[in-house]
Amino acid sequence: MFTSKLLTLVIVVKPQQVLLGLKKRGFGVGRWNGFGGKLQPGESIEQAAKRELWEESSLTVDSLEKIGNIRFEFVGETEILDVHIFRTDHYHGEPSESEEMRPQWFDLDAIPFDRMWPDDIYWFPLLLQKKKFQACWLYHRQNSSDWFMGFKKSG
Ligand SMILES: CCc1c(NC2CC2)nc(N)nc1N1CCCCC1
Repeated sequence: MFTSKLLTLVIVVKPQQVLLGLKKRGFGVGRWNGFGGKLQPGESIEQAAKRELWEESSLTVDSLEKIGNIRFEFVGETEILDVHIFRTDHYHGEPSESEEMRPQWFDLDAIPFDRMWPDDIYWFPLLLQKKKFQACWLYHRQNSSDWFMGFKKSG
C-alpha cells in the first residue's frame, strides 16, 4: 500500500545564474537544492511553494511557473515523494540565509551537481530550457553510496 507525500521545489533563475540553497539540517543536509518542502493543511501546492521559498530564502514571488513533477519511490519504503517543481524568473528581495538554507547564486555552467541530489543533473537542463517534464525515479540506497534508476515520460 503506497502513500504519497506532496512536496514543493522552487528554482529561481536569472539570465546567467540559478539560485540554490545549501541545506543546513534535516532531509538532504549538505546538498545544494532549490527551495521547498511540505504543504501545510489547507494550502495549495503553489501557496506552499511560495511560503517555503520565503521561509528558506526570504525571497517573494508574484508568480511561479509549474514546470515539472517528479515522483520518487525509495526501494523498501511505502511512501512516494511527489515533488512539484516550479521555476521563477521574477522575484522580490535579496536572498538571505535561514536556519534551513544558505542561498548562493551559481553560474549556469557551474551548477554543483556533484553536491546535489543525483537526479538533478537529468532535469535541470530541461528546466533551464523551459521544457516541462515528468519523471519517476526508483531510488535505491546501495551501501553508503546512493544510486538510482530513472524512468522519464515525455511532457
Ligand atoms: C525527494 C528528494 C529530492 C530529490 N531526489 C532524491 C533522490 C530522492 N531531488 C531533489 N532535487 N529534491 C528533492 N527534494 C525536494 C523537495 C524537498 C525534499 C528534497
